[in-house]
Amino acid sequence: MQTPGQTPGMNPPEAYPPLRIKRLDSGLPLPVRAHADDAGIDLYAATDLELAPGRRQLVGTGVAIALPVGTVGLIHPRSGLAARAGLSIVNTPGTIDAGYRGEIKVCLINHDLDTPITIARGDRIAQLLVQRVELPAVVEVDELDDTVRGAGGYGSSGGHAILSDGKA
Ligand SMILES: O=c1ccn([C@H]2C[C@H](O)[C@@H](COP(=O)(O)OP(=O)(O)OP(=O)(O)O)O2)c(=O)[nH]1
Ligand SMILES: [Mg+2]
Repeated sequence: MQTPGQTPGMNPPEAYPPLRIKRLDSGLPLPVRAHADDAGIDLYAATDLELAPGRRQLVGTGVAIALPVGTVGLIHPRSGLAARAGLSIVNTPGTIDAGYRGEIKVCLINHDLDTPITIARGDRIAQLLVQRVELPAVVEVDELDDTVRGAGGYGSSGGHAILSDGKA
């Protein structure tokens, strides 16, 4: 079935259980996707705040959720605010555990070097993605299987930029 705001021909699987959201602040709207087929559900700031350049602040969103076990909520920045103002999230993406029932909070940071960012209560400051996640038991072993990569990492395959001091 086509829902309003959904791209024609892009029908989401019917199998997903609905995400249960509890509003802790009835003065804010229920968070929704801007378009029905968006990955992210936009989250609102519950308070006004001003972030000086380089400063960070934990901001409430006025909602709590009950994620199904085997899923994780990921709190991502919004790209428009990132590009226009330098707004991001310190611990991006934030991890919301399935068992967490407290208010979702966002640790915002102003990456702009010069200009403060003013946020008003009700502004959409971040987005919540729900993804499936594996929950394997942790087992200690003495040996790991061999691979071509082995312990190589951190640029071992090349192709990275040369730093201005000439170091690779
Ligand atoms: O951006 C975030 C990240 C986390 N949380 C909440 C939900 C999450 O389930 C809980 C714990 O997050 P995390 O495991 O990342 O933090 P921690 O420092 O390991 O705390 P804890 O010891 O409570 O797990 O905090 C948020 O509200 N927003
Ligand atoms: Mg933790």
